[in-house]
Amino acid sequence: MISKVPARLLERWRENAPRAYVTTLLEMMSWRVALALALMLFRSASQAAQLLLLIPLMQLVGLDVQKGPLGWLSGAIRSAFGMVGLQTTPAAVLGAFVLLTTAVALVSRWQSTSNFWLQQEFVARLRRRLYSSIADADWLTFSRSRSSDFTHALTTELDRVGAATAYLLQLLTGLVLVPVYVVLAVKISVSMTGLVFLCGAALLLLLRKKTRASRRIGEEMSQATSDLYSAAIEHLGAMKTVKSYGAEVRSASIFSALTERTMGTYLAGNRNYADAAFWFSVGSASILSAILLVSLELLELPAASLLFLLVLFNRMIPLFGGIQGSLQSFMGAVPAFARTADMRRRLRAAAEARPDAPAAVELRDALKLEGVCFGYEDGRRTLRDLDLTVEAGSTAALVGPSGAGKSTVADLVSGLLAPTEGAVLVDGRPLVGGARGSWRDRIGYVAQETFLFNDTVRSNLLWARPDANEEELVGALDQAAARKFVAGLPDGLETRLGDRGVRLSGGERQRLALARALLRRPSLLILDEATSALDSENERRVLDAVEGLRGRLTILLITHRLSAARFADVVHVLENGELVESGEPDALLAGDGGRFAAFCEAQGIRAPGSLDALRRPPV
Ligand SMILES: Nc1ncnc2c1ncn2[C@@H]1O[C@H](COP(=O)(O)OP(=O)(O)OP(=O)(O)O)[C@@H](O)[C@H]1O
Repeated sequence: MISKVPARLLERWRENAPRAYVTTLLEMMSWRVALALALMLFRSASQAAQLLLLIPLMQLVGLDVQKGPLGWLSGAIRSAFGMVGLQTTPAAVLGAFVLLTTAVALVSRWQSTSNFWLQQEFVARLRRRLYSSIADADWLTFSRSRSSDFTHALTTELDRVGAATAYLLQLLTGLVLVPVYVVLAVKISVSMTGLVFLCGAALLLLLRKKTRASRRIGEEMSQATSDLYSAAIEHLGAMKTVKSYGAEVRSASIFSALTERTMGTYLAGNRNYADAAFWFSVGSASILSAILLVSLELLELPAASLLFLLVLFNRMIPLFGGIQGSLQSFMGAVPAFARTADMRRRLRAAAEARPDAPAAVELRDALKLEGVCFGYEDGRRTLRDLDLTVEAGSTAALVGPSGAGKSTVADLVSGLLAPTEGAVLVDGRPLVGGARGSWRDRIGYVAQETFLFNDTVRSNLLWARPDANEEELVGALDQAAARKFVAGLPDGLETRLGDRGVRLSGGERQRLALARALLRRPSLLILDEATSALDSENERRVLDAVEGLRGRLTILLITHRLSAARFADVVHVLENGELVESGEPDALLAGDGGRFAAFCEAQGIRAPGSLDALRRPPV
C-alpha cells in the first residue's frame, strides 16, 4: 500500500504532459537550461538597473525625486555611483545608461543563440531517441503501426516540441522579470501594486478557459496533421493506380477535405490566441486606468513617483500579456510532446533484445521449426503446429496458395517474428532473445518489392556490407547475373538509380537485390516471391542466377509459382497455415492425389519428370 501511493503519484506526474515535458527537458539538457536561467537572471537585473537610471534622469530634467517613496531609491542610486567615484551628473548617468543597454543587448544576443541551440539540440536528441526506439521495436509492433505516424512524429510533431521549448523559455524570461518589477513597484506603492496584481491574477484566471482550449486545439492539430501525413504518403504512393482508375479528382477531394480540417484546427488555434490577447489588452488597460484614477484621487503620490510607477506598469502589462501568450502557445504545442513520448513508450515496451555477438548463430547442420504456432492477432492462428526442417546447404521451396502463411514462415525463419508456441532452431539453438538479432545478420533476404535507394549502384550494394572490397562487389554481381547489365549502365557502378531504382527494369532491380543479399555472405538466402512480379524472361534470368548458387549456401524459396520451385531439393506445401506435404519434387509429383501434384497440375505440369523441362540445362 505504502509503495503504491508514491507509484501512483509518479504515474500522475508522468501523465501530466507539461510536467513530463519539463522533466525530460531538465533530464536531457540540464546545464543548458541552467545557463538559460542564469542569462535570464542577469538580463532581468540589468533591465532593472536600466529602469532605475530613470530616477536620476528625472531629477536632471527638474522633477523632485527626493519627496515621497522615490527618495530612498534615489539615495541608493547616488550611493551606488559614489562607490565607483562618480556623481549623478548627466554624462555619468547617460554613460551608465549606454553601458547597461550594451550589456542587456549582449546578453540578449547570447541568450538568443544559446536558447536556439538548446531548442535545436533538445529536438535533435528526441529525434535520435525516437528513431532508435522505432528501429529497435520488434517487427510485429512496427508492421502493425502506420508508418506515416512515425514520419509525422519524427518531423512535424518534434518541430512543434521545439516550438514548445521556445515558448517555455519566453515564459520563463517573463516570469524571471516579474519579481524585479514587483519589488520596485512595491517600494513605491504597496496598495497600488497589490491592486494591479489582484486584477491581473483575476484576468489570468478568467482567461484560463482559453489556455485549456489551447491544449485541446493542440491535440486536434496533432491528429489532423497526422491524418494529413498519412493521406499524403498513401495518395502519392498510389498515384499510378489513381491515374489508371482516372480517380484524380476523387483523390484530390479526399485530400482537400483533410487539408481543410488541418487548416480549421490551425485557424481555431489562432483565433483562440487572438481572442485571449484581445481580452487581455482591453482588460489590463481598463484595470490600469481605474487604478490610476483611484490613486490620483485618493493616494496623492508625488508626480515623480506616479510617473515612475506609470513607466513600471507600462512595462509590466505587456510582460503579463507575453506570459499569458507564451503559456497559451506552450500548452498548444505540448500535446505534440505527449504524443511522441507515448509513441516512444509503446515502442520501448516492444523493444527487441540486443543482438548477441556477431556470428553467434551459424547454420552448419539444419534449421528447424518445431511445433510452431503463430497468430498476428489474439485468437486467430495464421500457422498451426508447423514442423519443418531445412538441411544446411540444401535448397528448400515453400509453396502454397496465397494467404497460406508462406511469408509468415519466412519472417519466423529470419527471426523477425517470434512463434507464439513452439520454437525455431538453428543448429539446435532456439532463436530467442539476442540470438534473433544475431541470426538476422547471417541472412540474405530478397523480397518481391525490392527497395533501392536513390544513390549509386555501388552505394546500394555497400549498404548491405560497407567493408566489402571491389573484388567482392564484382563477385556478388557475377553470382547474381548482374555484372553485365551493370557494366552497360552509363557510369557502371557509379550510376545513380533514381527514386527507388526507377532507372532499372524489374528484373534488373531483383538481380541487384540478389547481389546485395549475396554480398553479406549469408548462411541462409531467403527469396520471398522474389520473381513473382517479373515476366517469364526476367524471371528465368533471376532463377538461373539462383540455381547457380545451389549447394553453395542454404536457400529457402518462397513461391506460389512452380517455375521457382523447379530446382528445389525438397518442397514443402503449406495450406491454411498447415504443412500438408513435404518431399523431393519429382517424388511428390509421382504420387497420385498429392497436394504438390495438384499444385503442378494447376500450372500445367502433369507427368513425373516433366519438371525437367523447366530446369536449366547443365553447363
Ligand atoms: N501484419 C499482419 N497483420 C495481420 N495479419 C497478417 C499480417 N500479415 C499477414 N497476415 C495474415 O496472415 C495470413 C498469411 O499471410 P502471408 O503473407 O504469410 O501469406 P502468404 O502465403 O505469404 O501469401 P501470399 O502468397 O499472398 O504472399 C493472411 O491471412 C494474412 O492476412
